[in-house]
Amino acid sequence: MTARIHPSVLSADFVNMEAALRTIVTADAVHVDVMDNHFVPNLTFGRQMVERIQAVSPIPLDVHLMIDDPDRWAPEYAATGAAGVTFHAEAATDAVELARELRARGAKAGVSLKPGTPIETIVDDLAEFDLVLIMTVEPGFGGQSFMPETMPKLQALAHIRERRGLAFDLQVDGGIAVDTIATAAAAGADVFVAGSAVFGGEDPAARISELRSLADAARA
Ligand SMILES: O=C(CO)[C@@H](O)[C@H](O)COP(=O)(O)O
Ligand SMILES: [Fe+2]
Repeated sequence: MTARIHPSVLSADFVNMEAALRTIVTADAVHVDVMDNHFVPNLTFGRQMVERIQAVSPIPLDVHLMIDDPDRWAPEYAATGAAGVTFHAEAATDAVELARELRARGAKAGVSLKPGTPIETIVDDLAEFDLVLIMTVEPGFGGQSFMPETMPKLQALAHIRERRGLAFDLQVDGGIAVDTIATAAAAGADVFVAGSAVFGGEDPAARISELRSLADAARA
């Protein structure tokens, strides 16, 4: 399967969101970062905004929840019709139960690990998730530098996935750009979130295809 590119609207103009969405119609999904100023030291928006993005977006939504108590709140995001909802393992009380709840509501269930969180946190429960997000920066802000030291976690999960015959997607998020995407692709990632690399340039559509080609070449 070709590499999938999910532009993050964290780097888009929040007051011209609909126009921003029209520039990324060739992407595979739109990545929507929800931050609560508690789990991370930054605040974006909540369910109401996600519902509006869902209503006007021509492509599916990949919601990344950087919030406390996802056990309580994540199912509400699945109810917006988002294709996927990803919560942080560090914040969840019962990640397996929550993943089951998200799937029951028709969303793909994703679990995310901060750079310092070991894969052992989730390794026994991988069959419960549709996606594992390996954060390649500390969550909270766009425009940070890619952390290559997170690659061994990606390689280990790719290896386990193959050995166990599992089908979850491996997503990377943070500092993904033309000079870093090949490293993440070679380590086993299939889904690539890119905020500043896509919205910071002149031509988001051209950047999306460039990133996809670079990832495909590195995976081949
Ligand atoms: O979840 C996050 C940040 O916590 C991201 O999705 C960022 O939006 C990625 O931005 P870039 O590093 O690609 O600029
Ligand atoms: Fe994100």
